[in-house]
Amino acid sequence: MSLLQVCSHAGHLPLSQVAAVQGRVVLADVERVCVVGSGNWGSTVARIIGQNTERLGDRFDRSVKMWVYEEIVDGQKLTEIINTRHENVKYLPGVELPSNVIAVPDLAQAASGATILVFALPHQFLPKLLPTIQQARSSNAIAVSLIKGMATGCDISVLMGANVADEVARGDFCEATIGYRSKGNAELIKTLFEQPTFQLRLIPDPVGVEIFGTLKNVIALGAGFVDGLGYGTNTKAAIMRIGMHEMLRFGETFFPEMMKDTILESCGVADLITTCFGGRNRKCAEQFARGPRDWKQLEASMLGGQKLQGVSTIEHVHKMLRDKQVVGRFPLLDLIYRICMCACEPEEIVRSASTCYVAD
Ligand SMILES: NC(=O)C1=CN([C@@H]2O[C@H](COP(=O)(O)OP(=O)(O)OC[C@H]3O[C@@H](n4cnc5c(N)ncnc54)[C@H](O)[C@@H]3O)[C@@H](O)[C@H]2O)C=CC1
Ligand SMILES: O=C(CO)COP(=O)(O)O
Repeated sequence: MSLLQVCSHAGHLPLSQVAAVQGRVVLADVERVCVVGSGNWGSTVARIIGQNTERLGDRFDRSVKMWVYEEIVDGQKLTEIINTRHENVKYLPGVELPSNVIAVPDLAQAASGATILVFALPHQFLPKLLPTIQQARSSNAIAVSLIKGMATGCDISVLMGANVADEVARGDFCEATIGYRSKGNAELIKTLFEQPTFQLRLIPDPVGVEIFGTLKNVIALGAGFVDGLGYGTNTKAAIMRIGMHEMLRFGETFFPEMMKDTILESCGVADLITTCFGGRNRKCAEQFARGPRDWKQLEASMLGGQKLQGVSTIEHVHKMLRDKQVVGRFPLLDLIYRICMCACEPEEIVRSASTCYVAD
């Protein structure tokens, strides 16, 4: 589902209204950060931001609020565990969080006074949170979305890239892309996130960054299917190439303002590669191809509370294709959709290859 769709589900509250990114021309005296989300990626970026606000001194309030969807883990509230042990034992176990990252269970309290909102949670949970954030946010807040869902018309910066969270959390070198409309705001966001091992490039194409960041989750399902069927890397590379082609075509078809070259950035080809080899979508799709064919069960049994994004995304994407009557131009996306919905066998992804994938 796209962020635009999410926003309209939330009662026509686009993120641009929640956080008036373009409106901000004067920097706040002191930036106060709230990370909305505390899963695998949310906790990882809170860690990076906490380290950076500590280092950057006067420009940023050193404490970083992280909104946590409260749950009980081993008989104790997750927020209490995070605030005392400085570890998110459920979603990022074994990684120390800086003590200036404060877990807050109340969303209004977490967002209150924040001048920078960092959205890092599975997209399905966003709609019901937006009205609360709208009320609590600082009037001059800016926002950056790390949610791998598409946005159109949502006037916020986006940050996506080849960033499997566990690898980022252990400090492996990687890159990410910030897609922006306001360069000043993007530079502020870059300052907040950048580290020697986490390098960011700014691209004036938020739509392209988000489309590629989102669609690669779908192509990774295809990669998982061929893994589950026992094919090798040649077959997977073919699926990835065709997938990249359809990602570009999707952008051209629905968002003509998108810049094609964005696919060469970390949010494009690099994220496609890492997700097709190391991501959760690939992992669950591999098992799906072998059976049982039940996404909810696979998510629950394989991801320890983390969420799968690709399946709900392809449902939404396929509806867009149907509505525009262009399904025939996206044979791979169509096949992945039908396999996900159990309307055809995973084997079809390779069986159809000689006739189906047109390379025009
Ligand atoms: N994990 C990764 O390697 C990366 C993830 N992303 C993207 O970042 C976004 C967030 O992903 P993760 O942090 O990995 O999340 P996750 O998959 O770890 O999701 C679990 C999160 O959802 C929360 N949650 C569960 N039920 C909820 C409810 N009813 N209401 C609100 N929240 C609830 C949990 O508390 C937890 O924080 C996604 O769009 C994902 O595609 C982007 C880059 C890397
Ligand atoms: O987005 C990711 C890496 O950049 C992680 O992808 P998965 O959600 O498939 O794990």
